[in-house]
Amino acid sequence: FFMFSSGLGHCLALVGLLFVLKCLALFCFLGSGVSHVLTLALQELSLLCKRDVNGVGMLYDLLRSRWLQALLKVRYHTAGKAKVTYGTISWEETLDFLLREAPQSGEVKELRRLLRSPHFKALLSAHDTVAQKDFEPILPPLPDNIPENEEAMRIVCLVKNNQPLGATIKRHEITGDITVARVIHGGLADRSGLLYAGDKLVEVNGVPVEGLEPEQVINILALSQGTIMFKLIPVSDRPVSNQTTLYVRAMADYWPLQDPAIPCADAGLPFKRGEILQIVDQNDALWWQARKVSDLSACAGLIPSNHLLKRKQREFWWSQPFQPHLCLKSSMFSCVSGIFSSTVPLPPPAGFRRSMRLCRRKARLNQQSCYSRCPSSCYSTLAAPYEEVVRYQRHPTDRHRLIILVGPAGVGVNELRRRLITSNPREFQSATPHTTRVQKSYEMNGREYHYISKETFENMVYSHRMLEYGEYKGYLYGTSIDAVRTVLDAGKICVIDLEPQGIQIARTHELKPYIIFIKPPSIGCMRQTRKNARIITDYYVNMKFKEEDLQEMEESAKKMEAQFGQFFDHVIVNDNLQEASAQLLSAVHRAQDEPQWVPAVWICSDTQP
Ligand SMILES: Nc1ncnc2c1ncn2[C@@H]1O[C@H](COP(=O)(O)OP(=O)(O)OP(=O)(O)O)[C@@H](O)[C@H]1O
Repeated sequence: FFMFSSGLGHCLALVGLLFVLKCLALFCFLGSGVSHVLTLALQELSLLCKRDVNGVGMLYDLLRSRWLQALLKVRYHTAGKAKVTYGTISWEETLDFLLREAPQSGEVKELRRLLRSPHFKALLSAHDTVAQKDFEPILPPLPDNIPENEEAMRIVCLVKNNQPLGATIKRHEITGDITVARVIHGGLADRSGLLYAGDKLVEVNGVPVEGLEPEQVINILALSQGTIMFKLIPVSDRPVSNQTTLYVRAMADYWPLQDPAIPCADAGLPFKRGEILQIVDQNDALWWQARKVSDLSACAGLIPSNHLLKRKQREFWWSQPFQPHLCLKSSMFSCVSGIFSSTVPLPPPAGFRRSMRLCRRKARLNQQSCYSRCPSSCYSTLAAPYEEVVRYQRHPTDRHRLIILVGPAGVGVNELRRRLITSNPREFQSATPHTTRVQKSYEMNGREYHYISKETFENMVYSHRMLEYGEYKGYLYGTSIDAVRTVLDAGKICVIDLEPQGIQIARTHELKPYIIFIKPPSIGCMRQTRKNARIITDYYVNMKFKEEDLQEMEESAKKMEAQFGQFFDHVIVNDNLQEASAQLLSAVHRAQDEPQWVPAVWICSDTQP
């Protein structure tokens, strides 16, 4: 019933009840004593039916009820009787026999039909197998020379079946004892429930382990096939696991096979930045156990703890997570002057203006050269290697999540954003940028730009109200948090493109941004698809893509992924424009309407950013 009830709700619960009622009919034939139980049962059933409970709750109550347990006892006795009378007769055959003897009413016929259905027969046959204790494999007899204080010693037999044991061992530094260091969650040893961290090994497959190195014991284990027999002294205080499961986003990549410090490389869990991990065990200060949420059925693996990972950050196997250095935070970028046409007949919508885009392009180039010039001392404060996350689903009455598109120059971020907004301008809107340049005669304040003084602009920068900004032809341009807020307050979905360095500033409890990385396809694909495409330039006429542009795009995309991939909620490869547009539309809707992993601080605390 539990199997059936999970997720199927009321409907199956009622089917379950019907089934129990049918079984009650069966028990009616079993004589005196049962009638009292039945009366109780029917009373409780009617109470249950009147209560407004969900299917699972109802079944739970049902299965815990005294009357059902009493009926099960009756069943147990009848099965015993059947055994006595008919030797090795099965429970299924017993029922069949009882029904044959019963008056052939409609209910009995229906009950017989139910009992003969294949899934019910399978259930009964499983019951019979378990009841007869007909387990495989048959374990070897206990050795004769069990020591006197046999309570202290335990023999544990595990069948390997080509799977790893799921436990690691260590040698006590002082006593030299070989003990179980940890049992991997979901692994063979854990599922057996027979091995615990701290158990002291005495023998493995009859070989005494005293004086052996852990590697020698591992060798014995590795060579053993089929059943492994441990003789061990159980740990006196079994660790009580009272830890709550934690979910984290990995902020860097980890390759256990390249980590010389891991206690058992095979037990390690490799992960990539951005992946969500379920931490199931933090008992060890250095090595945690985790699963990927994309594969929760797998057994857990070892990952370095937060503490260890911070310590390891500078080692060769550790790829440095992104650090918002001072030099990478928004700063005034000096951009090369370019030619800007002031005679655009139909101005593009806010956020798509050429000067703003070129300003961002120059800023991007400047930031890259700045990044490469960074002295190593820039990495003074290390970022957390894991970020705690929780599942968040936006309430329909909440403000929409900010959508941020990130990608290398020319990949199509603006093309995709423009298509999305024009597909439904009532739903999607860009944020109007701010500028210090003079308003032109055909422009309207708040439409193409918000025109503000240099002092006001700088004030906004100093008070951290700019997501990103830069300088172009002596004027400042930038996207402000206020401009994003205006769109969100109007009930629309705000879609902006941002340099990846701005991601950290935008990742706030208020904006809850959903970050989509627009990735270029292979250069070969781009040669085909970008034949007529044009890259925005300082010149009035945009230029066709050159081979260098495509190569630069590919390299820049790789760098972005390497440095900021942990922040990307979704990746779209912009190969076919129509397909990429459709993917963007559905990703944006998913971000608003479906549960997503977000930093725990966005949800758990109002005081956090
Ligand atoms: N999938 C595609 N297939 C063919 N052409 C494309 C595709 N995606 C974009 N383009 C074209 O590529 C050119 C560059 O795209 P777009 O202007 O959107 O680049 P961008 O990523 O916004 O660059 P920048 O950041 O420099 O503004 C445009 O002509 C656009 O129409």
